[in-house]
Amino acid sequence: MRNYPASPDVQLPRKDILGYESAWNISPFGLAQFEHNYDPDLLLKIEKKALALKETHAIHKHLDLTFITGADRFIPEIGELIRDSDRLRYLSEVIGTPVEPYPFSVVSSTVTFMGPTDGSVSWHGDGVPVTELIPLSLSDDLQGGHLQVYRGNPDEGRAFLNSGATLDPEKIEPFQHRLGYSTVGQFLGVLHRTAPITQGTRTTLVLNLRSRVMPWVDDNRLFYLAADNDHDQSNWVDEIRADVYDNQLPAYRAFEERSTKREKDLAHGS
Ligand SMILES: O=C(O)CCC(=O)C(=O)O
Ligand SMILES: [Fe+2]
Repeated sequence: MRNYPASPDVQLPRKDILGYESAWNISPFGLAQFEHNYDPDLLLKIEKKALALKETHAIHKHLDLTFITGADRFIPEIGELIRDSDRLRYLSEVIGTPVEPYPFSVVSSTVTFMGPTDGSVSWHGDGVPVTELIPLSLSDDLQGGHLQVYRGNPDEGRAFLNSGATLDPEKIEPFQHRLGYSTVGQFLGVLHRTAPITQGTRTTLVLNLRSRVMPWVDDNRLFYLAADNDHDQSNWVDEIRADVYDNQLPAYRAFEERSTKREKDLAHGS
Protein backbone atom coordinates (compact mmCIF):
# COMPACT_ATOMS: atom_id res chain seq x y z
CA MET A 1 0.00 0.00 0.00
CA ARG A 2 1.55 3.27 -1.08
CA ASN A 3 1.86 6.08 1.40
CA TYR A 4 -0.76 8.67 0.59
CA PRO A 5 -1.30 11.83 2.61
CA ALA A 6 -4.28 11.62 4.95
CA SER A 7 -5.73 14.60 3.14
CA PRO A 8 -4.58 16.59 0.09
CA ASP A 9 -2.59 19.84 0.56
CA VAL A 10 -5.11 21.78 -1.50
CA GLN A 11 -8.76 20.92 -1.78
CA LEU A 12 -11.46 23.04 -3.37
CA PRO A 13 -15.13 22.04 -3.66
CA ARG A 14 -16.75 22.40 -7.07
CA LYS A 15 -19.25 24.87 -5.65
CA ASP A 16 -16.42 27.22 -4.65
CA ILE A 17 -15.10 27.17 -8.20
CA LEU A 18 -18.41 27.68 -10.01
CA GLY A 19 -20.09 29.84 -7.37
CA TYR A 20 -23.19 27.63 -7.37
CA GLU A 21 -24.22 23.98 -6.95
CA SER A 22 -24.17 22.14 -10.26
CA ALA A 23 -26.18 19.07 -11.26
CA TRP A 24 -24.03 17.83 -14.16
CA ASN A 25 -21.15 16.38 -12.18
CA ILE A 26 -20.02 13.13 -10.57
CA SER A 27 -19.63 14.49 -7.02
CA PRO A 28 -19.23 17.82 -5.17
CA PHE A 29 -15.46 17.54 -5.64
CA GLY A 30 -13.64 20.38 -7.41
CA LEU A 31 -9.85 20.23 -7.28
CA ALA A 32 -7.09 18.79 -5.10
CA GLN A 33 -3.30 18.69 -5.00
CA PHE A 34 -1.40 15.98 -3.15
CA GLU A 35 2.02 14.33 -2.92
CA HIS A 36 1.59 11.23 -5.04
CA ASN A 37 4.60 9.03 -4.21
CA TYR A 38 4.49 7.33 -7.62
CA ASP A 39 7.66 5.41 -8.55
CA PRO A 40 10.13 8.08 -9.80
CA ASP A 41 11.86 5.52 -12.05
CA LEU A 42 8.56 4.67 -13.70
CA LEU A 43 7.81 8.36 -14.29
CA LEU A 44 11.31 8.89 -15.70
CA LYS A 45 10.86 5.96 -18.07
CA ILE A 46 7.50 7.39 -19.21
CA GLU A 47 9.03 10.83 -19.76
CA LYS A 48 11.97 9.45 -21.80
CA LYS A 49 9.66 7.39 -24.01
CA ALA A 50 7.29 10.34 -24.47
CA LEU A 51 10.13 12.64 -25.53
CA ALA A 52 11.39 10.01 -27.98
CA LEU A 53 7.87 9.71 -29.46
CA LYS A 54 7.20 13.46 -29.58
CA GLU A 55 8.52 14.02 -33.11
CA THR A 56 6.41 11.25 -34.66
CA HIS A 57 3.37 10.99 -32.35
CA ALA A 58 2.62 14.41 -30.84
CA ILE A 59 -0.01 16.57 -32.54
CA HIS A 60 -0.71 20.29 -32.33
CA LYS A 61 -4.17 20.95 -33.72
CA HIS A 62 -6.37 23.14 -31.61
CA LEU A 63 -6.44 24.86 -28.21
CA ASP A 64 -2.70 25.51 -28.76
CA LEU A 65 -1.98 22.12 -27.19
CA THR A 66 0.83 19.75 -28.22
CA PHE A 67 0.14 16.23 -27.04
CA ILE A 68 0.27 12.49 -27.62
CA THR A 69 -3.29 11.16 -27.50
CA GLY A 70 -3.93 7.66 -26.15
CA ALA A 71 -0.37 7.72 -24.83
CA ASP A 72 -0.60 4.39 -22.98
CA ARG A 73 -0.95 2.63 -26.35
CA PHE A 74 2.62 3.66 -27.16
CA ILE A 75 4.04 3.76 -23.64
CA PRO A 76 2.77 0.62 -21.86
CA GLU A 77 4.35 1.75 -18.55
CA ILE A 78 1.53 4.31 -18.27
CA GLY A 79 -0.86 1.36 -17.95
CA GLU A 80 0.75 0.45 -14.62
CA LEU A 81 -0.41 3.77 -13.17
CA ILE A 82 -3.79 3.70 -14.90
CA ARG A 83 -4.60 0.33 -13.30
CA ASP A 84 -2.88 0.93 -9.94
CA SER A 85 -5.58 -0.08 -7.43
CA ASP A 86 -4.11 1.98 -4.55
CA ARG A 87 -4.21 5.03 -6.78
CA LEU A 88 -7.84 4.43 -7.81
CA ARG A 89 -8.85 3.84 -4.20
CA TYR A 90 -7.19 7.05 -3.02
CA LEU A 91 -8.60 9.13 -5.88
CA SER A 92 -12.09 7.71 -5.24
CA GLU A 93 -11.75 8.85 -1.63
CA VAL A 94 -10.59 12.34 -2.58
CA ILE A 95 -13.25 12.69 -5.29
CA GLY A 96 -15.95 11.32 -2.99
CA THR A 97 -17.29 8.66 -5.37
CA PRO A 98 -15.81 5.54 -7.00
CA VAL A 99 -13.88 6.41 -10.16
CA GLU A 100 -12.49 4.24 -12.94
CA PRO A 101 -10.01 4.85 -15.76
CA TYR A 102 -11.59 6.71 -18.66
CA PRO A 103 -12.19 3.79 -21.00
CA PHE A 104 -11.68 5.16 -24.53
CA SER A 105 -8.27 4.31 -25.99
CA VAL A 106 -7.69 7.73 -27.57
CA VAL A 107 -8.40 9.72 -24.38
CA SER A 108 -7.59 7.42 -21.50
CA SER A 109 -4.16 9.03 -21.09
CA THR A 110 -2.24 11.78 -22.84
CA VAL A 111 1.18 13.35 -22.51
CA THR A 112 1.26 17.12 -22.98
CA PHE A 113 4.32 19.14 -24.00
CA MET A 114 4.28 22.84 -23.16
CA GLY A 115 6.67 25.68 -23.88
CA PRO A 116 7.00 28.91 -25.90
CA THR A 117 6.82 27.01 -29.24
CA ASP A 118 4.70 23.98 -28.23
CA GLY A 119 2.18 26.33 -26.66
CA SER A 120 0.11 25.66 -23.56
CA VAL A 121 -3.55 24.82 -23.52
CA SER A 122 -5.90 27.82 -23.92
CA TRP A 123 -9.22 28.39 -22.08
CA HIS A 124 -11.49 25.33 -22.22
CA GLY A 125 -13.67 22.98 -20.18
CA ASP A 126 -12.66 19.31 -20.22
CA GLY A 127 -14.64 16.66 -22.06
CA VAL A 128 -13.65 14.03 -19.51
CA PRO A 129 -15.20 14.32 -16.03
CA VAL A 130 -12.00 14.09 -13.98
CA THR A 131 -8.34 14.38 -14.82
CA GLU A 132 -5.11 13.80 -12.92
CA LEU A 133 -2.17 15.97 -14.00
CA ILE A 134 1.20 14.42 -13.11
CA PRO A 135 4.22 16.59 -13.93
CA LEU A 136 7.01 14.57 -15.58
CA SER A 137 9.34 17.53 -15.89
CA LEU A 138 9.30 21.25 -15.11
CA SER A 139 12.37 23.13 -16.28
CA ASP A 140 14.14 25.34 -13.71
CA ASP A 141 13.73 28.43 -15.88
CA LEU A 142 9.98 27.94 -16.36
CA GLN A 143 8.05 31.22 -16.66
CA GLY A 144 4.27 30.67 -16.71
CA GLY A 145 2.87 27.18 -17.17
CA HIS A 146 0.76 27.09 -14.03
CA LEU A 147 -2.87 26.03 -14.08
CA GLN A 148 -5.43 28.84 -14.05
CA VAL A 149 -8.99 28.09 -13.00
CA TYR A 150 -11.82 30.55 -13.66
CA ARG A 151 -13.95 30.94 -10.56
CA GLY A 152 -17.39 31.63 -11.91
CA ASN A 153 -19.94 30.51 -14.45
CA PRO A 154 -17.98 28.90 -17.33
CA ASP A 155 -20.56 29.86 -19.96
CA GLU A 156 -20.39 33.48 -18.83
CA GLY A 157 -16.59 33.34 -18.85
CA ARG A 158 -16.54 31.90 -22.35
CA ALA A 159 -18.99 34.55 -23.59
CA PHE A 160 -16.64 37.21 -22.21
CA LEU A 161 -13.72 35.63 -24.06
CA ASN A 162 -15.74 35.31 -27.28
CA SER A 163 -16.57 39.02 -27.16
CA GLY A 164 -12.86 39.79 -27.09
CA ALA A 165 -12.87 40.82 -23.43
CA THR A 166 -10.39 39.42 -20.93
CA LEU A 167 -11.46 37.60 -17.80
CA ASP A 168 -11.52 39.42 -14.49
CA PRO A 169 -8.07 38.62 -13.00
CA GLU A 170 -9.65 38.47 -9.55
CA LYS A 171 -11.67 35.47 -10.70
CA ILE A 172 -8.62 33.53 -11.92
CA GLU A 173 -7.15 31.15 -9.34
CA PRO A 174 -3.56 29.98 -9.97
CA PHE A 175 -2.32 26.49 -9.06
CA GLN A 176 1.41 25.80 -9.35
CA HIS A 177 2.46 22.38 -10.59
CA ARG A 178 5.21 20.70 -8.54
CA LEU A 179 7.27 17.61 -9.23
CA GLY A 180 6.06 14.79 -7.00
CA TYR A 181 2.60 16.33 -6.71
CA SER A 182 -0.57 15.49 -8.60
CA THR A 183 -3.29 17.95 -9.41
CA VAL A 184 -6.65 16.28 -9.80
CA GLY A 185 -9.72 18.15 -10.90
CA GLN A 186 -13.30 17.68 -11.97
CA PHE A 187 -12.75 20.08 -14.87
CA LEU A 188 -15.90 19.10 -16.73
CA GLY A 189 -17.79 22.39 -17.09
CA VAL A 190 -14.97 24.34 -15.42
CA LEU A 191 -13.23 27.02 -17.48
CA HIS A 192 -9.46 26.67 -17.14
CA ARG A 193 -6.20 26.92 -19.05
CA THR A 194 -2.46 26.78 -18.58
CA ALA A 195 -0.85 30.21 -18.25
CA PRO A 196 1.15 30.95 -21.42
CA ILE A 197 4.81 29.94 -21.13
CA THR A 198 7.35 32.61 -22.09
CA GLN A 199 10.37 30.57 -21.06
CA GLY A 200 11.17 26.94 -20.20
CA THR A 201 9.23 23.73 -20.75
CA ARG A 202 6.81 21.42 -19.00
CA THR A 203 5.92 17.77 -19.75
CA THR A 204 2.88 16.28 -18.09
CA LEU A 205 1.22 12.89 -17.87
CA VAL A 206 -2.55 13.29 -17.97
CA LEU A 207 -4.67 10.39 -16.69
CA ASN A 208 -8.40 10.68 -17.21
CA LEU A 209 -11.15 9.22 -15.05
CA ARG A 210 -14.90 8.88 -14.91
CA SER A 211 -17.51 7.84 -12.35
CA ARG A 212 -18.14 4.13 -11.88
CA VAL A 213 -21.67 4.94 -10.69
CA MET A 214 -22.55 7.56 -13.32
CA PRO A 215 -20.40 6.68 -16.36
CA TRP A 216 -22.72 8.69 -18.60
CA VAL A 217 -21.66 11.99 -17.04
CA ASP A 218 -19.27 13.04 -19.79
CA ASP A 219 -18.84 16.14 -21.98
CA ASN A 220 -16.77 14.57 -24.76
CA ARG A 221 -18.88 15.32 -27.81
CA LEU A 222 -18.11 13.43 -31.00
CA PHE A 223 -17.14 16.53 -32.98
CA TYR A 224 -14.68 17.44 -30.24
CA LEU A 225 -13.17 13.97 -30.10
CA ALA A 226 -12.91 14.09 -33.89
CA ALA A 227 -11.13 17.45 -33.69
CA ASP A 228 -8.53 15.79 -31.47
CA ASN A 229 -8.44 12.34 -33.05
CA ASP A 230 -9.36 12.45 -36.75
CA HIS A 231 -5.74 11.48 -37.51
CA ASP A 232 -6.23 8.26 -35.56
CA GLN A 233 -7.18 5.16 -37.52
CA SER A 234 -8.34 3.18 -34.46
CA ASN A 235 -12.06 2.45 -34.15
CA TRP A 236 -12.63 4.94 -31.35
CA VAL A 237 -16.20 5.74 -32.47
CA ASP A 238 -17.09 2.03 -32.26
CA GLU A 239 -15.52 1.87 -28.78
CA ILE A 240 -17.80 4.70 -27.63
CA ARG A 241 -20.89 3.19 -29.22
CA ALA A 242 -20.22 -0.15 -27.49
CA ASP A 243 -19.60 1.59 -24.16
CA VAL A 244 -22.89 3.51 -24.40
CA TYR A 245 -24.85 0.26 -24.80
CA ASP A 246 -22.75 -1.96 -22.52
CA ASN A 247 -22.02 0.43 -19.64
CA GLN A 248 -23.55 3.90 -19.80
CA LEU A 249 -27.12 2.90 -20.64
CA PRO A 250 -27.43 0.05 -18.08
CA ALA A 251 -25.98 2.32 -15.36
CA TYR A 252 -28.31 5.16 -16.37
CA ARG A 253 -31.40 2.91 -16.42
CA ALA A 254 -30.51 1.50 -12.98
CA PHE A 255 -30.08 5.04 -11.67
CA GLU A 256 -33.41 6.13 -13.14
CA GLU A 257 -35.15 3.12 -11.58
CA ARG A 258 -33.69 3.94 -8.17
CA SER A 259 -34.82 7.58 -8.50
CA THR A 260 -38.34 6.55 -9.54
CA LYS A 261 -38.56 4.11 -6.63
CA ARG A 262 -37.36 6.80 -4.23
CA GLU A 263 -40.02 9.21 -5.51
CA LYS A 264 -42.74 6.55 -5.13
CA ASP A 265 -41.57 5.64 -1.62
CA LEU A 266 -41.64 9.32 -0.66
CA ALA A 267 -45.11 9.75 -2.13
CA HIS A 268 -46.32 6.80 -0.03
CA GLY A 269 -44.70 8.21 3.07
CA SER A 270 -42.36 5.27 3.61
O1 LIG B 1 -1.60 20.93 -17.38
C1 LIG B 1 -2.34 21.86 -17.06
O2 LIG B 1 -1.97 22.79 -16.32
C2 LIG B 1 -3.75 21.91 -17.57
C3 LIG B 1 -3.95 21.02 -18.74
C4 LIG B 1 -5.36 20.88 -19.17
O3 LIG B 1 -6.22 21.63 -18.81
C5 LIG B 1 -5.73 19.76 -20.04
O4 LIG B 1 -4.83 19.00 -20.47
O5 LIG B 1 -6.94 19.60 -20.32
FE1 LIG C 1 -8.19 20.79 -19.22
